[in-house]
Amino acid sequence: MLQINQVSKLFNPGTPDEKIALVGIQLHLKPADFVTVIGSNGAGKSTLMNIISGVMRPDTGTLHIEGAAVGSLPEFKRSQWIGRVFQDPMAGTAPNMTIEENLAMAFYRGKVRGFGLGVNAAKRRMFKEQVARLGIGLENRFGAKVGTLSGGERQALSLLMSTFTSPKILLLDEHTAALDPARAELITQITQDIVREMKLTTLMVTHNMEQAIRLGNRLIMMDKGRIILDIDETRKKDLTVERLLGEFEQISGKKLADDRIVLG
Ligand SMILES: Nc1ncnc2c1ncn2[C@@H]1O[C@H](COP(=O)(O)OP(=O)(O)OP(=O)(O)O)[C@@H](O)[C@H]1O
Repeated sequence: MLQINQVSKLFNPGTPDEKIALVGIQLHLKPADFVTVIGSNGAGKSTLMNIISGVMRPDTGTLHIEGAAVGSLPEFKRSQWIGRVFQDPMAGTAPNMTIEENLAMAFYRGKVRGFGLGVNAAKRRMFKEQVARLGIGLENRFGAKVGTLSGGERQALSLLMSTFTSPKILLLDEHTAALDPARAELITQITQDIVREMKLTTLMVTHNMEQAIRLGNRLIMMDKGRIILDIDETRKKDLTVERLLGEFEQISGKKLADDRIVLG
């Protein structure tokens, strides 16, 4: 489904500010793989997400989605294949537009439109059914401006919107990190349901070790621009936070340094 071959990225090459972000990344995801990504500060997690979504170009290496080379396509051309939810609840939605308008915008993304973001009765019913599945009552607030929603409600909506185009890849970029524990758990639950129901191929960056272990069928750990651990479904079942930290220390020769780490 997603094939990343020998992707490297260096920032500010040849200057005192030179930063190695990614080194020869090899990552192949099968359809419906749900991979959690953890790593120390500056390990290259965000850069990897940015390169997959097309925000950044790699210096070397190739990217294929379902066999098609997408590495040279700009972000807007990849957007119908890639759904992304960011850490910042403000990032994925338009605050001055209503819930319905936001949904219409997401629904028509990448599609040829006739006359604007028209929503007929059938579309409205479909949108409401989708929003009702989130289980947080947003279907009763369709006319409300999104800027009036809580952070958790906005993340739930962003998540739903990111899947409207039936993306081939879903990128979750610490999407629960800015929420309080109860809302983070709700969004985690909704994420699991959506990913399972839509069989989405998913990459989720998280600083929450327990979450990284509990969710998905595969876990990768990054350090200094490399994937240093790749744990499959069978090994993941027996994984604990202590064991994972131990493995990290053994491979990297240091303790995991992450300002925002949550052990669970
Ligand atoms: N636009 C940029 N310009 C220069 N250096 C950058 C840029 N973006 C990232 N870097 C550097 O590249 C390296 C990888 O950064 P990246 O943000 O991908 O790490 P990360 O794993 O997401 O880190 P964190 O968990 O701390 O957010 C770091 O050393 C970072 O300082």
